[in-house]
Amino acid sequence: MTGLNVENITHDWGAKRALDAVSFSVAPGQFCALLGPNGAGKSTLFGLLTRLFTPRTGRIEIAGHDVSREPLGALSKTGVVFQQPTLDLDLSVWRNMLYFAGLHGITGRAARLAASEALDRLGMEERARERVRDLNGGHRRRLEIARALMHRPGVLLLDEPTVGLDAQTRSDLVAHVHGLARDTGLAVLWATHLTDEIWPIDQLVVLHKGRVLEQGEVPVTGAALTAHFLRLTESEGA
Ligand SMILES: Nc1ncnc2c1ncn2[C@@H]1O[C@H](COP(=O)(O)OP(=O)(O)OP(=O)(O)O)[C@@H](O)[C@H]1O
Repeated sequence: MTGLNVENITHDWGAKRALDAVSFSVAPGQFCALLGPNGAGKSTLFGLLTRLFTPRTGRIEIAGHDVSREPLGALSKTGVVFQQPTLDLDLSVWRNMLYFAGLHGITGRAARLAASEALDRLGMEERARERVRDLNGGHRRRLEIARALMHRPGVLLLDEPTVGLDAQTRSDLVAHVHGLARDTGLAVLWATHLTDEIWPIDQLVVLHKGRVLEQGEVPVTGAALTAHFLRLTESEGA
């Protein structure tokens, strides 16, 4: 299938089971919130999705490519925004974009076009000449998302992308990425531990201690979702 398909993934760090038979799917155009407290296994899962390491068992498919058997095909369809920013602060927004395009083998006119389109999609085009060091946290994150879209992936992975942002900036970023899923058909996996980043139309995967406790449509929103999430994770032990 297209989008993201995770099937029965298990991963151990030494004696510690970080992921235990995790399965879920994200269809094109869908925003899926991967909700889990610290230590749930979200970053471990992102490492497996981006092939930083390989799972002990199971299968991951990205835009129809098996990540283990066709890693290049899978990675060419994956956009990633890691938890830690990886921008060059002393280069301009535009230079950061072109540098990254080069890493994907996109050069010359094609790179300029891809950079300009992606910046435009994130409302960042008028900042192209600014130095990244002069941008605020929200614009830096938007730049990272624009950069992750330049090679036109089918799946966008974001690992707690709002860490360190204030409430208004967080909510703007969440809205931007929902718009991307809706308007461009991207399958989005958004890892978070904050229930207010989840919209009623989203898909939800609740991860705790490496296991999926719940998945499907968002059952409730707002404070009720926070209470629901706490009940779920507390009944499984803190
Ligand atoms: N490189 C590693 N070596 C050993 N154990 C690890 C490693 N990375 C993660 N772990 C352990 O695996 C479990 C899952 O951690 P992970 O970082 O994937 O969770 P997380 O949901 O991303 O948490 P956080 O929100 O704190 O980043 C934790 O118990 C963690 O201590």
